[in-house]
Amino acid sequence: MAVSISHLGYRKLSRVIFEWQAADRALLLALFILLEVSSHWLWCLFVWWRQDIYGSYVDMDVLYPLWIGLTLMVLFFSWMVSRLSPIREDTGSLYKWQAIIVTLYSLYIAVVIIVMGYSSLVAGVSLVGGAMLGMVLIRRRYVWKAFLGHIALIFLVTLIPYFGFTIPNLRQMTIASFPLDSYNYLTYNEMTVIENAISASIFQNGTLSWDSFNQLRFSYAFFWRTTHIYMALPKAVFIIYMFRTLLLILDNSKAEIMQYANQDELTQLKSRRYGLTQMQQALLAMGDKQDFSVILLDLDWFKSINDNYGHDVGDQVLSEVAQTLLKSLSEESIVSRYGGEEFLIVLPDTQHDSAMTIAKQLRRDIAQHVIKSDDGTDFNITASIGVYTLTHDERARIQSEYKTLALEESTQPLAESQKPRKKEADIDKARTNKTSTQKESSQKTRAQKRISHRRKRAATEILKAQLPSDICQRLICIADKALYEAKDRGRNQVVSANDMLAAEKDKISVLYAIS
Ligand SMILES: Nc1nc2c(ncn2[C@@H]2O[C@H](COP(=O)(O)OP(=O)(O)OP(=O)(O)O)[C@@H](O)[C@H]2O)c(=O)[nH]1
Repeated sequence: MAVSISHLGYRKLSRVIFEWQAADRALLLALFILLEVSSHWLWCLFVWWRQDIYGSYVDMDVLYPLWIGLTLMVLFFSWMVSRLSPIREDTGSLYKWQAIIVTLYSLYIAVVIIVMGYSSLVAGVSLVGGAMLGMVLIRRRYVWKAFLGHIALIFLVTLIPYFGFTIPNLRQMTIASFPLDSYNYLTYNEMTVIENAISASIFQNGTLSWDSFNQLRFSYAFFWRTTHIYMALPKAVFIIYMFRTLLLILDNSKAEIMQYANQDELTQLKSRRYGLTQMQQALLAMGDKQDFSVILLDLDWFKSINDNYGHDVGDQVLSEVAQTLLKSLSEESIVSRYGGEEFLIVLPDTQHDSAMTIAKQLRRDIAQHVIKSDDGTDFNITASIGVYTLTHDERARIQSEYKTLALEESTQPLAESQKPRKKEADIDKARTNKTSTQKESSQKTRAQKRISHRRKRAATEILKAQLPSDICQRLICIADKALYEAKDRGRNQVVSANDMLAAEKDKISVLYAIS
């Protein structure tokens, strides 16, 4: 496995997350840790090399054991990088190594944070950033436990000095010309307070000039701040970059999933589900004086095309018919593949005459379109079409009918719901045999409140409910009847459901009846 960290961009990271095996991801984490530990090792080397300058800010007695520990860590993680890839198949052993990586790294980071006199920058980046990165690359459960362990450790380290224990601290300021080593486990702020006090005293006694002491203090602070930045910032930038890329991946994945869900793969038209959702939205957005038309189109004798020319040619026909539809229709129309060789076209704000004209044009366009199959055969296909228009008057009628019925339904359970409560109250009464009028009146008030609350909720629901939830299916069902009529009449024609319904007027109330 070749890991190129410099190119760990969008594509690489998506491969790491979605395609790499768990062992490779653990290996990548081990590699990151190796890089971090190595950078700390180099820091020790640098301090040791320039100890003439930096030796007065660093406790060399603590540095050497730390350096040895770091060397062991570098060796261990180098070995681990070579150890992880071959155990791809062995999950048990992989989990074991993942747990070891997390534990070791957590302990290591804890030691670094402690011996450096607790740097909030290093601690914050290591804790939050390290946990985030770990969760992308290895078992989240282990990383979560390690994260909690770190938090417990922070509390422990904060409390330990108050119990009289001294924690070794790498940070030290030695003033050579003054017999005082300010050495303790202190935070920056505590240290600064003491330094100020010492400097004031020194200044007063004239042992060390104010300027020299201040210079020493500033160099000391500068050295340690630079160290913290060296240890924390590159890691922070890298982790944030990783997460920025990760979020990009998630955004793209979401867009891809939505596209799969909303688009029919073969025809590139809207999927049935998405077409219906858009139809519902268009219906609700319909103006008071607007009509709403639905066209259901089914290809004729499509099975025989599959049988005669093969399934691939059948697919080609579907795709070409879809293109013909898109070309012939305006952008406002909602065109979806409703079933195998069935297409649903929704025309918001379109009167019946216009919808019929559009449907007839579609029929002609499809019939005139020549399909050229790969084997050199040319043929034509026809379609049968059913058209239904929901006029604004009809819509208003359904709406008012629906509201009346919905209101009736919502008040019914309220009256029912009072009965068992009354019964319960009666039983209670008999049991306790207490006739406390105060108790009764408070029970009544509570029941009334409950009822009025329910009524309010029901009223809001009715206000929101403009049309029955299955209104789309009902409209399509009417158009479907016209489509079947077109098939019955010999195919390759357009039939108006409105004309059919006008012929048998009573049928409409049956179709709209709310079950
Ligand atoms: N190639 C292809 N065929 C499909 C697809 N979806 C459905 N079909 C086929 O479409 C055919 C539809 O056949 P039928 O329902 O009998 O309809 P028909 O042959 O068009 O007959 P009528 O509708 O009565 O004119 C079936 O053979 C399905 O296998 C598809 O995505 N690709």
